[in-house]
Amino acid sequence: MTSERSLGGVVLAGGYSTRFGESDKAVADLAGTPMIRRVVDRLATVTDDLVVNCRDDQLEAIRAALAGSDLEPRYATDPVPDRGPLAGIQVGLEAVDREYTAVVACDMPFVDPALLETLHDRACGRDGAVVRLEDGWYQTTQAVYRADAMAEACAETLDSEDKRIVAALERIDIVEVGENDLEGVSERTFEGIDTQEALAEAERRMRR
Ligand SMILES: Nc1nc2c(ncn2[C@@H]2O[C@H](COP(=O)(O)OP(=O)(O)OP(=O)(O)O)[C@@H](O)[C@H]2O)c(=O)[nH]1
Ligand SMILES: [Mg+2]
Repeated sequence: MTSERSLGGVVLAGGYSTRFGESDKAVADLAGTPMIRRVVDRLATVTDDLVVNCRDDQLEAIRAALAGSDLEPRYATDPVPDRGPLAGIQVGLEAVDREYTAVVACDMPFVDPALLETLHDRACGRDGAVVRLEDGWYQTTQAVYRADAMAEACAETLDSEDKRIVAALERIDIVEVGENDLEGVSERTFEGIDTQEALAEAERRMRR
């Protein structure tokens, strides 16, 4: 990997996992490995500067879950907790030291590194590459952004009336990637684990 092709990574973990129950899904065990560690180890294959965004009160458990992982991450904690994923994206992207950076949620343990490389290719010269599914939904938490442009768009969006992530995307020059462009990418890449039921189902499928 040459330096100009170097990709950063941000793992978003600052949410309260309310649908998951009492515990933090970031560090939940999936078939013997904490979910966030699965995400970090997959990101480590395509990135060389990695930032984990979380709250101060999560640091100890997340550090323990990531001890000895394939790429030692840096941590950027939220100055104000519970401001939503857009605030987490901003904090992470401000801390990362690469022009282009993959942003991935901690609850997407099957993220396909090949997708992130494709998005990196497509993002070059633009402000980012985001998959838009057939239902119109943007996969904003498994996307590649030009870090400074997206961080600024997040800040502006959080200061305005419409605080949705798509409002931030409208402020920058992104490439939309369709589902048809995802040949060779794992079908499970966008699977998110929001509930205990989803975790149990994922575990069942991994055992098969
Ligand atoms: N920094 C930060 N990250 C967040 C926040 N809310 C969600 N996230 C992250 O954004 C990603 C997607 O969010 P969700 O799947 O809704 O996670 P969540 O909010 O923890 O879970 P629920 O409470 O069940 O919605 C996850 O990686 C979360 O950690 C937040 O308020 N601040
Ligand atoms: Mg949420």
